[in-house]
Amino acid sequence: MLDRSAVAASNPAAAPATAPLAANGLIKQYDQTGVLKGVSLAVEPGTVLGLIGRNGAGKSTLIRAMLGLIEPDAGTATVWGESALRMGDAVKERLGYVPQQPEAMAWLQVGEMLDFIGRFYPRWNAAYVDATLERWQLPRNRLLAKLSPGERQRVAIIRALASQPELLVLDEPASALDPVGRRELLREIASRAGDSGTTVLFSTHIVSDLERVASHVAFLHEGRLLLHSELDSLKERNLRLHVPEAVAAQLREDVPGEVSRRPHPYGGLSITVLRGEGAPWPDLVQVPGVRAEALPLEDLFIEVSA
Ligand SMILES: Nc1ncnc2c1ncn2[C@@H]1O[C@H](COP(=O)(O)OP(=O)(O)OP(=O)(O)O)[C@@H](O)[C@H]1O
Repeated sequence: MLDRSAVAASNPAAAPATAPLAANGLIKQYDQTGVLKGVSLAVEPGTVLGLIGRNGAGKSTLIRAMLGLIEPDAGTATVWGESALRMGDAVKERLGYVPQQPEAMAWLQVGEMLDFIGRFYPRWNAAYVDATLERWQLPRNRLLAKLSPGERQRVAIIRALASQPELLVLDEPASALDPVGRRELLREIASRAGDSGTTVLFSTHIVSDLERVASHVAFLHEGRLLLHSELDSLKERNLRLHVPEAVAAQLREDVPGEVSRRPHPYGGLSITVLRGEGAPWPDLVQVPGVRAEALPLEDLFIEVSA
């Protein structure tokens, strides 16, 4: 029932080849199971793209393929136009990445690791490191092996941000953080994007985190990208229509932009519509007796993947 034309219309225009990050037709299988089934996605400069999807949707695999950390079976990924699989040092210096499970250099102390990594980055901000370690109460002399998962994630975030990257990629950055840490991180992402124009891609399965900070959203479901849109536009372009039985009986075809259709418990139908960018609402919206309501994003994702 998903109206592919409406969804395609919701995708932002194709990015130039020099987009900070772009995937084109990525396919990846593990054990003969398709994990990425032809994903194309461009992250535009200065945007904060929230990649959302359920557990196992393929978010980490997509991020890793886009950064050249795994080789896709087909398709290409580029970072500022350069093949992700053959990224040079000059491109790597402009990129910050926080993996879902940061691998620490367990035998080093927090401060030693950060000082060591800092030598590879010309724009390393040592003052930011010191201030953030103090604010997050992470002693420089703690062994990385002794950190809790949340503390390890914080150190990985400091490491990525201290290099003052132009492109910041975070894979479920908040998964091990407490609510205060989560909020702080989201604020930091928003301010980096706002003040320095940093381009950000972050994955999450928490819709409220996405709404707090993302300018754009991409919804990945079972290895396919079902939506890619500006967040505000997506909120304005969807409606759930409650259609009384008498009107439903007259409906012969799909409604333009129809995404899903469910029988109403008390008769009639509930139809979710996502109109294309600039497209009008379907005529059904005006029919007497039809009631329309905007959907919370979480519900829209459920309907789109139904
Ligand atoms: N190296 C691997 N070998 C085999 N299967 C893998 C491998 N990496 C990922 N998968 C499988 O691919 C699917 C997608 O995994 P992925 O980690 O990309 O999902 P995700 O959306 O990031 O999930 P989550 O939100 O739980 O982190 C899962 O079914 C996973 O088991």
